[in-house]
Amino acid sequence: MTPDSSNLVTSPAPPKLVQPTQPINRENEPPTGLLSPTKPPATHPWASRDRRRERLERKRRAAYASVAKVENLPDCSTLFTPKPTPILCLVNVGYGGITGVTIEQLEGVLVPCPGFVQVVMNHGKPYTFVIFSDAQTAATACASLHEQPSELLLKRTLFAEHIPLKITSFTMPLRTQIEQILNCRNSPNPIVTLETDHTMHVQFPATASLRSLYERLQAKGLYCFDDFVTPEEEQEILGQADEHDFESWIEVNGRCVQHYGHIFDYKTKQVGNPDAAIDRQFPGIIQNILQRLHQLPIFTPANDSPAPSPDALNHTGTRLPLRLPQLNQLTISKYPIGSGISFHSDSHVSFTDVLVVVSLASPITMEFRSPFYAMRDQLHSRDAALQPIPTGSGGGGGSVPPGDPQPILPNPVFIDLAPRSLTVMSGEIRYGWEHSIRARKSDLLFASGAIRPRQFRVSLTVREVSEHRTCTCPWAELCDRSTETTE
Ligand SMILES: O=C(O)CCC(=O)C(=O)O
Ligand SMILES: [Fe+2]
Repeated sequence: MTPDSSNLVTSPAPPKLVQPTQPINRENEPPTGLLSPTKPPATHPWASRDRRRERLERKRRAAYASVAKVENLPDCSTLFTPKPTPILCLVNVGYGGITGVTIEQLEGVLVPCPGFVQVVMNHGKPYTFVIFSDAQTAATACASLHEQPSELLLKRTLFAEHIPLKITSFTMPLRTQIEQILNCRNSPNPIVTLETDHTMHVQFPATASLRSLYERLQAKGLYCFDDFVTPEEEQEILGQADEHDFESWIEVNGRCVQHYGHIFDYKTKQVGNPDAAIDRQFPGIIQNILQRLHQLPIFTPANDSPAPSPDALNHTGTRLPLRLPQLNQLTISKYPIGSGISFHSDSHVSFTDVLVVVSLASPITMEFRSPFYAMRDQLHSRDAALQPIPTGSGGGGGSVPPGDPQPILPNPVFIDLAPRSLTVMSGEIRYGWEHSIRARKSDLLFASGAIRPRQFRVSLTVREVSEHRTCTCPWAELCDRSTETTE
């Protein structure tokens, strides 16, 4: 994929910073003339509006000056362009810190904007990039966000600017920057070529490198099987999900769920008493589909042995075959467009090792991240960048679990789940990584660079309720044996 050269800016645009601010709307002011005072008294509404304007201007100058300072520039004139491009810079939104915000908070503001694709926060920088599907939607969002206070960000006034696609001015290494912006930092081996005229060409990975990524994930316990459900079965389940009594669906952060076998309590974030099964059996069609799990090569052919105690689980890496669990808890989730599920590790104390997810109705990008590994600063070599490093006490206190030799993986990892596919999470992926579906209206496909609008989706999460109610995994930060950190 090549960046859209029509959007490239060849000469630096005049800085918005030093331009006069948007004209004040004078419509409601009285006409000037002999009868109107030349200067309004301090108590006049104009005065308070002018004071607001001055305050805004001060904030604006401070925000732009701080970006210029970290970028070692006299001002922001080379960083921004008045010509719409698909990438916005939120000048005064940085990650963490006292005034920092999280990606999730920011997505809350951006998800309603048509064309919003992704937030790219820059650690240690006061600004954030936001990618839109095209320059037009970015311009519309820019107009609605710029200089407006955001309720979701504690009334902070946002300053938004377009950045040229030929990003040569920000101090972050150019290649790193482009990789982040195109989201390919998380895909295996994108090839970014920098031409002498500073234009970039990004080639997305070949199938071979994708395959190697899946192989590395399998070693950590993630398995995906396409076409596990037939189109007829899919239609039948979707039809039944539609027919169910609406009131029996519980709304959880924008998605709707129904439980079978056991109730999952979203307050305690655990299953209640494991002996207290509810009188709602799995629908017959779902029972039939789950029968086919026996045929998957990852499971022992027929294994009636009881669940191993958590201590006996092979948490680091997964040794096949897996024990096929007695799946007795089903959650059916309906995801309206734009909804998702935040990062979580399914309750360690409530459920046993193997989690099963069936995807229906539309594809989705699922994200996996591990707090135990951080990306190295991608200054020199891509290979070096993919070496996980312990985050140490600052990053959640984690350390690379013992027995994990060289778990080279991007972090986070984006996995596309096809409709009618089956996903199995076990071992390290289940206990030592978190997964999420971002609440947004489209996904950026790293393999092709295409933007795929979201559609209504249904999933079946099937798990075995643990009798042990305890866990001794080495990933204490993600484990709810003492704290509740799960969804
Ligand atoms: O909807 C999905 O695909 C995943 C749901 C999930 O992670 C969960 O129910 O714990
Ligand atoms: Fe989950």
